[in-house]
Amino acid sequence: MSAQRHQRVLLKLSGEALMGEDAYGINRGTILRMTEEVSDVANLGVQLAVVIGGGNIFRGVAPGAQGMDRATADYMGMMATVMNALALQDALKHRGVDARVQSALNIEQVVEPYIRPKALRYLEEGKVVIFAAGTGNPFFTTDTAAALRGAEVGAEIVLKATKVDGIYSADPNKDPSAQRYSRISFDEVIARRLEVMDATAFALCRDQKLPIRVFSINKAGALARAVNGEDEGTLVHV
Ligand SMILES: Nc1ncnc2c1ncn2[C@@H]1O[C@H](COP(=O)(O)OP(=O)(O)OP(=O)(O)O)[C@@H](O)[C@H]1O
Ligand SMILES: O=c1ccn([C@@H]2O[C@H](COP(=O)(O)O)[C@@H](O)[C@H]2O)c(=O)[nH]1
Repeated sequence: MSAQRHQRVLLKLSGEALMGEDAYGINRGTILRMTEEVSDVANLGVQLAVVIGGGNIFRGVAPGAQGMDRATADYMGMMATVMNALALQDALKHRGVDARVQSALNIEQVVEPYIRPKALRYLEEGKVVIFAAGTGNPFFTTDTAAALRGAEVGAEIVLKATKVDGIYSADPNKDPSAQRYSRISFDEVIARRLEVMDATAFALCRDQKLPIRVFSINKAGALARAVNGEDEGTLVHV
């Protein structure tokens, strides 16, 4: 059976991967390379909604956040994703791709608020929509925001572009003997507690019958192959 290109996808971009080889922050070479891949896919006419993480900035300030109230630290983490979203929008603009940022937290002088019908209209107009500030709630992650926004905009799949090239039987950064799955069901990934995404995100996608593909952000052409429905990384299915 030949692979079929997805028409509308939710792309979760790793915040932590944005720092490249740096200790924290946004590495210019890395964001330019990421943007090239994203714009190639947008130029194919695929409707692209993006959720970006905040690990590259937030983990940099995390030592100072030690002992801090959890919800306060989480709001700081969400603000970090707004910075990444603005950087991504700017980098896309330089490649001629029209992108809009919508934030789950209200900071209207900086970005427009999340309004679902408006986001849907942007997607139909061929604009990339970048969802910032996660779900807008502490105690969640941007993976859960990706599942939530993916379901809300009717994406066909959540594409998680991260630092590993798929889901393994154990964390491959800790266990070199871990084996990569090409496909795995939601029930199995949850039962085996495979932690590449949090359980809330997996459960939401499972309930909404929204498949997830996990692949490496650092592998050239992997995003295009994932968008084309090819066998890239790991597919999590119902
Ligand atoms: N079974 C597993 N298979 C693959 N990766 C795993 C597994 N268990 C844990 N991991 C870890 O999950 C990490 C990816 O998730 P993580 O939430 O850290 O990144 P991200 O979501 O891409 O970044 P950010 O939170 O900054 O957006 C990998 O780098 C890997 O070390
Ligand atoms: O809905 C959300 C999303 C994120 N956060 C906080 O932001 C940081 C960064 O997000 P990552 O998913 O780790 O990239 C996260 O650690 C949380 O502290 C949140 O509270 N709610």
